[in-house]
This record gives sequence, C-alpha cells and structure tokens, in this order.
Amino acid sequence: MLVSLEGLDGSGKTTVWESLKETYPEAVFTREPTESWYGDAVSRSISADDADPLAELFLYTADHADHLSRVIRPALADGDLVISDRYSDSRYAYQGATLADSTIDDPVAYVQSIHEPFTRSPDLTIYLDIDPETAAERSGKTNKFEQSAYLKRVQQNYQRLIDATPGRFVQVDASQPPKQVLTDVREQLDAVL
Ligand SMILES: Nc1ncnc2c1ncn2[C@@H]1O[C@H](COP(=O)(O)OP(=O)(O)OP(=O)(O)O)[C@@H](O)[C@H]1O
Ligand SMILES: Cc1cn([C@H]2C[C@H](O)[C@@H](COP(=O)(O)O)O2)c(=O)[nH]c1=O
Repeated sequence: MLVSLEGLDGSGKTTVWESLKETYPEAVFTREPTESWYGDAVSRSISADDADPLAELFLYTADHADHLSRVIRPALADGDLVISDRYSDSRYAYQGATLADSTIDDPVAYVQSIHEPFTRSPDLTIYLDIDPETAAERSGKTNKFEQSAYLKRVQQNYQRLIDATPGRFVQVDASQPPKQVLTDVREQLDAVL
C-alpha cells in the first residue's frame, strides 16, 4: 500500500513522517524531492529564484520517475507499506501554481497529464490542512515557495485535487498541537491498514 503525506510547506508533514517511523517500523519511509542526484538538481532549482517554471517541473518529474522505478515500485512489489513525505500531488498543486501565469491553459491538468502514462497513484493521501499564513510562518519563508500568497494558490490546487478524488484523501487539522495531529493521522492509517 502506498500512502502519501501532503500539505503546504510548514503543515507538519515531516514531523508526522518522522514520528510514524516508530509506529510502523516495518514500513518503507521515503520522500520527494528524493536524495538522489535528481533530487539534488531539484534542490538547486528551489534555491534559484529565477528558475524557469517549466524546466523546474521537469526536474521534479524526473526525480519522481526515478523515485518510482528505484524505490516505490520495488517496495510495493515486495508487499511493503510505503509512506512518502510528498509525492505526485505536490507537483500538481505546486507546479500547477508556478505555471499559473504561463501560456499553459490549465497547468494542474497539464501536470497531471504528463504523469498519467507512468505514475502510480497513492492508495491513500493524508492532507495536513493549514492556512497559508500559518504555513508560511512555520516554514520560515526561506525559499520562493514559502510565501503566503503563493501558498494560497497551492492550497486552492490541493482543494481541487481533493474535490476530484475525495475517496483517496483524508484531511487532518494541522493547526492542532503536534501530538493531536499525530494521533489523528495514526487513527486514519490504522483504519485502512
Ligand atoms: N502541529 C504543529 N503545531 C505547531 N508547530 C508545528 C506543528 N507541526 C510541526 N510544527 C513545526 O513547524 C515547522 C515545520 O514543520 P515540518 O518541517 O514538519 O513541516 P513540513 O510540512 O514538513 O514543511 P516543509 O514542507 O516546508 O518541509 C517545524 O518547526 C515544526 O516543529
Ligand atoms: C515534491 C515537490 C516539492 N515541491 C516544493 C515544496 C517545498 O517548498 C519544496 C521542498 O519540499 P520539502 O517538503 O520542503 O522538502 O519543494 C514542489 O514544488 N513540487 C514538488 O513536486
């Protein structure tokens, strides 16, 4: 089973992901961007304020393709539970927002369309729901993505994804104290495992 954790920067995904390692020690824990050289290229792009948004999309997508073939598909073939801190929805929501002012009519649909022939959808996506202002504050506003105006667009894209496939998503109130967020996430996971 493939479970993804999604949400705005600062929503608390990594905090939850780290804690889940104690709860599910047998699971495969992974993340996007990855730590491969494709992920390194993505990190360079995140730090580049003048990165071309389309080039950046394809860097993230290359990292995802490598992640799928090297980590995700082999783990699922072995019957493992895989828990990923960010996955394809991050691309739909974030690059959907970055490309909003481009010549592409519907960037979210476009980004989905380039994934559709090769990706593997998560079985469950836990969305940590938080408002963009709190998200930006918590994340420290250290890069171009961690700005509340941009995160507002990202949030709208996530909402569109949730509305399109409500059965795949569960939403957890990420404004709660960390302990309660973790309890809610564990409850949701235990219900499906
Ligand atoms: N429920 C919470 N309440 C208050 N602060 C929190 C909560 N969860 C996490 N934090 C704090 O917010 C900051 C960001 O948390 P974390 O790195 O887990 O978020 P994230 O969603 O993984 O962010 P990013 O996507 O930017 O990596 C950290 O300082 C963390 O301690
Ligand atoms: C996977 C992915 C990530 N992003 C953005 C979101 C964050 O601002 C950074 C790095 O992620 P992290 O969780 O803070 O390590 O990259 C993105 O725009 N598109 C993606 O596909």
